[in-house]
Amino acid sequence: MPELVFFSGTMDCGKSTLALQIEHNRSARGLVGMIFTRDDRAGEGKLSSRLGLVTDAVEVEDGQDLYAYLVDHLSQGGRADYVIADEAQFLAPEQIDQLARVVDDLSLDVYAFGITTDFRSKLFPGSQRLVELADRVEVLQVEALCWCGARATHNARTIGGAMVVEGAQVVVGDVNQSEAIGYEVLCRRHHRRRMTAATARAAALSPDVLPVPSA
Ligand SMILES: Nc1ncnc2c1ncn2[C@@H]1O[C@H](COP(=O)(O)OP(=O)(O)O)[C@@H](O)[C@H]1O
Ligand SMILES: Cc1cn([C@H]2C[C@H](O)[C@@H](COP(=O)(O)O)O2)c(=O)[nH]c1=O
Repeated sequence: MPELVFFSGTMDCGKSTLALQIEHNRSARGLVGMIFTRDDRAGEGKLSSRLGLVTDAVEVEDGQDLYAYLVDHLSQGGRADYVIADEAQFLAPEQIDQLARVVDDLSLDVYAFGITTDFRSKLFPGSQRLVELADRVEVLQVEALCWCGARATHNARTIGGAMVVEGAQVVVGDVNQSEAIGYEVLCRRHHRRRMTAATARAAALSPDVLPVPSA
């Protein structure tokens, strides 16, 4: 039975790498994928992984009907044996419904990849719809780690290394950006305490916690 599968995890946990591996393994067997993405860091119409791999993809636009796009493609003699949708958190809920229809009415597997929650630990609307509709939600096995060593479960947005909680839900960016707006993955405890690697380092060096020399 074809499935809608949501591969979910924090930023930087290997989602795009897995998407590219699925694509590689299927295309090595002669299958043809329809690859959708939206707002990948590598630019328009790209699906990229931090391991350096990149492939061309269809850039999803606001209001685009993904089911109609596939029907058009197939009816014009195009081929699609399965569908990959990366950065699926950026898709509108209606577009997730369209992907579910691709599974049910066109009998294609759809593999969606995305982060579940934003920097305020609130669900992205597209990810919420995926959780509601997916046949399976798969959490990636290679966990990203918080600076404390615990499994990272949350995404923090940072400016100059400090966590911020105000701002637009969507700001395309990357981890390890110490100066500009960036992101850092944290465990829940440190996300709740807004404690990033930089602020934890600063706190450890603060006079309050330095050992007091004995008189
Ligand atoms: N230099 C490196 N050597 C080995 N693995 C790396 C390197 N850089 C990144 N990675 C791996 O790539 C993962 C990020 O992959 P990516 O597909 O870009 O993540 P996502 O799409 O989930 O944000 C990291 O968690 C790490 O496992
Ligand atoms: C937490 C959070 C992230 N984003 C953006 C930042 C990146 O461009 C993508 C996630 O990409 P990745 O391949 O999973 O690293 O999402 C955002 O716009 N808003 C957020 O709150």
